[in-house]
Amino acid sequence: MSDTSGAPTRKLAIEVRDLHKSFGDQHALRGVDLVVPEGTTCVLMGISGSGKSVLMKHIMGLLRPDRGMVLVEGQEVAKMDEATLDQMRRKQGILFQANALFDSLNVFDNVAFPLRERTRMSEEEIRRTVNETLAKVGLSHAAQRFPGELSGGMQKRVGFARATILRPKILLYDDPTAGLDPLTTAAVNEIIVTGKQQLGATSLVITPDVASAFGMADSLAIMHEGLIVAAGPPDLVRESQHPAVKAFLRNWLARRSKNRTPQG
Ligand SMILES: Nc1ncnc2c1ncn2[C@@H]1O[C@H](COP(=O)(O)OP(=O)(O)OP(=O)(O)O)[C@@H](O)[C@H]1O
Repeated sequence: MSDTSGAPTRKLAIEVRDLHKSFGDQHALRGVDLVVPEGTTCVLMGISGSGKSVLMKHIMGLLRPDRGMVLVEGQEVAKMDEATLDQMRRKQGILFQANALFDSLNVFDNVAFPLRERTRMSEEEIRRTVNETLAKVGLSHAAQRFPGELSGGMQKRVGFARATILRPKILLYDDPTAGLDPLTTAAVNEIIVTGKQQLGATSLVITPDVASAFGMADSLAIMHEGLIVAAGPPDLVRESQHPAVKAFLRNWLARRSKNRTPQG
């Protein structure tokens, strides 16, 4: 079987076949095909409204396809009963734009939350696991602080620690660097790469940041009007002659050079 990373022998963590989804007369997905081999990072890009979030919501089992199918670790999501869906979601670490941290809980308790909710670990084991995880994301010193007292980048790292504490096999990121400054963006990108290295997880990342995408992706998929119009290793996608891909990359280059032009 072929895939977008050029790794034909790996098992597929995510497989999307001919996926269609409409909302009224809005045809959001028009036959999406995508495969993400285990342990690889796939970055989804495309202009606003092209269908990236709708695709990801199918992978999370939050939306049901009108046609086609989504398989996660070989199992068809739409055919899962509630218990199996719940099990699948436990294997997914999800990091969205908003960190969704609990403001009334300190960093330690935020990160401990999934362990208390989903495992039977003793408080002693929880303490050890949370402390190890906080050390990995460089936040040991902030364990007793509250989300409101942290910078945006630190909040992201807490979100990442919480999303990964159950050691998910699949990490889903929807625009994790939205609104962050370049330094913090670099730190979050680093976290994503670390997630792959430390957890061996499969990652699917939606980001508008083309530079970040090229830095972290094993494969890129560009969406346009509900279809994936180019997919594969970054160097291959960069050379795509599809008009929408060329326009997308040209637009990014133009914005980048504008941002770099010295002012005054
Ligand atoms: N629940 C919904 N009801 C109606 N239309 C929806 C719904 N969710 C998404 N859509 C529509 O589906 C299309 C794809 O939306 P989607 O959120 O996937 O875009 P996107 O590529 O993630 O965009 P962005 O980069 O702006 O987040 C859009 O036209 C959107 O308006």
